[in-house]
Amino acid sequence: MMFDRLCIIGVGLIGGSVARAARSQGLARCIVGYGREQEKPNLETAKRLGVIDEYFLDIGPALREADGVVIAVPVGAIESVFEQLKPYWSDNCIYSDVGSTKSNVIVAAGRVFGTVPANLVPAHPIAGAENSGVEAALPDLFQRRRLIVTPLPQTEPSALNKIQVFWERMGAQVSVMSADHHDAVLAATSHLPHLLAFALVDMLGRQDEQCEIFKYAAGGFRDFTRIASSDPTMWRDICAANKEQLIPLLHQLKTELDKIEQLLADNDGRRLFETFSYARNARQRFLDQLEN
Ligand SMILES: NC(=O)c1ccc[n+]([C@@H]2O[C@H](COP(=O)([O-])OP(=O)(O)OC[C@H]3O[C@@H](n4cnc5c(N)ncnc54)[C@H](O)[C@@H]3O)[C@@H](O)[C@H]2O)c1
Ligand SMILES: O=C(O)C(=O)C[C@]1(C(=O)O)C=C[C@@H](O)C=C1
Repeated sequence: MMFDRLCIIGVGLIGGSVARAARSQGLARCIVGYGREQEKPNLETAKRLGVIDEYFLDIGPALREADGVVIAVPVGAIESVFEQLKPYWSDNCIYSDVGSTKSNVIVAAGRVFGTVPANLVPAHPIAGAENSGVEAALPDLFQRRRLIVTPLPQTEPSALNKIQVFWERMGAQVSVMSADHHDAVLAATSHLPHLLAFALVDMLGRQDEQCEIFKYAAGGFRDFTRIASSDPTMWRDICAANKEQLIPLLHQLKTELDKIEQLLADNDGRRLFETFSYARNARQRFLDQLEN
């Protein structure tokens, strides 16, 4: 048993999946959830589904005797969660999070605690879905997926090790990198594609209020826009937290789109073909890499 009492703050898709995975792998004796008054129906569901043993709407009782805490709220809410945790912060507990951006979590912890506590291990599972809420939580969500930890020099090695082993037992492959590097990489492969999908559906939806085009949309549209069904709060928070990385990428993308527009205007089929071929081959190399 890795944890005697694990407290999940924000029992949604990811918090719920951590709870389910920890339970199915026997990593925690007791799992409790915390949420605000407005999260009560979701927490009731979590308890009914057996995802958590108990829930609390007050943070103090939720943390009592916890030796592990996983923060799984949208990244814009993490600073306020740190504020709530501060009076109860314990050296006998290890704290971690699952936020999709890491620098802002570290900055928030620094603001609240003065320096980032040694027993806080920032982490991010690169696994998820467009669904949210505890009903969507899965015990095997993290199997064969990556998990990135972004420790600081002061992070306690034993706390870091425990969080790494915790995620490995839930099936994840753990990598260690700096928070800045994490945010640069994820901006390109996760945040930019989400922004693009939201932008495309926003543009098309507003153009065609009768939804005629959506009526005739098939697999291509569905594949490209699946992630535009993701939670708007979560993605507003991610984009705002990582805008320093995202804005330059948006500029690059606009340049690419301008290039393609020009190729079309010039009837330059050869270079259009070259662009598509390069992209197709690059994607194939990415898929091959995933398989190995
Ligand atoms: N969805 C994904 O694909 C994915 C993948 C990896 C990491 N993440 C990260 O995980 C975190 C949670 O995302 P999710 O997909 O599980 O979202 P979710 O909406 O399913 O769950 C978040 C839960 O936190 C609750 N919450 C919000 N503010 C709170 C607060 N101040 N105090 C207590 N509870 C609060 C919400 O009501 C909700 O129940 C986010 O930081 C997100 O960036 C998401
Ligand atoms: O598969 C999806 O639906 C996701 O959005 C998952 C995804 C991603 O971009 O890959 C989204 C955000 C996370 O922080 C990690 C994973």
